[in-house]
Amino acid sequence: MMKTNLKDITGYILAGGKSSRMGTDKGLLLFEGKPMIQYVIEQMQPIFSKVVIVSNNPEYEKFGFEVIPDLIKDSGPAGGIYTALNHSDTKLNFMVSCDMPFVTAAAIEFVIKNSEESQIVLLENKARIEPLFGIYAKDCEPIWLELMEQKVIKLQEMVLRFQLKTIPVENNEIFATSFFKNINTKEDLNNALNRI
Ligand SMILES: Nc1nc2c(ncn2[C@@H]2O[C@H](COP(=O)(O)OP(=O)(O)OP(=O)(O)O)[C@@H](O)[C@H]2O)c(=O)[nH]1
Repeated sequence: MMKTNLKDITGYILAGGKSSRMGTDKGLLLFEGKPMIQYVIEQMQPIFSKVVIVSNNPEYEKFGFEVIPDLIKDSGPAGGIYTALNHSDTKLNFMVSCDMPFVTAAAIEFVIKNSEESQIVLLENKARIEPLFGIYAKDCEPIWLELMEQKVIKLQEMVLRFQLKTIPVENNEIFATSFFKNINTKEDLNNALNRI
């Protein structure tokens, strides 16, 4: 098996959501004094030679990375992933949601190390596939678009239409209990702050 070259993977951070539950743009929201997206950026930056933020909000340009607007708007993260796939000029792409402040570089490297020649590589946590942290091959793009045109935009359904590899993470210490915690509401934010 060929070793995956990190140079051949682009990192994409999805930050184009409505944040309706939070009421304010989640990625920019301060968490322990730092914008939530900054935690994700800091873990991705040392790994990937290129990191791109997918968002319609130009305020994200202040982080110093390319910001690209959604090509398909108002379709949730599916539109963000499509935009990333369309933009990418690498075979593989690592997608991360901007509202996962507990992601680590070790976790990203674990997924890459355990990836094989699949179109999508994701983690499976307690029988739930986590679609917003993992690898998507550029060649998913045409079928991804077709699915969206058919109004299939639920990530959990979409990923099953591809060659998907899932990696179970139970009992893996890289994925501490809060790893998959994403921060959707003010209550999530308070709970996460109290746990630190
Ligand atoms: N680029 C892009 N990213 C999105 C879009 N919708 C959601 N995301 C991102 O996908 C991740 C998960 O989003 P959700 O929490 O499900 O949705 P949200 O719109 O951010 O928040 P809610 O309105 O509270 O559901 C977050 O990182 C969002 O920024 C979208 O339309 N475009």
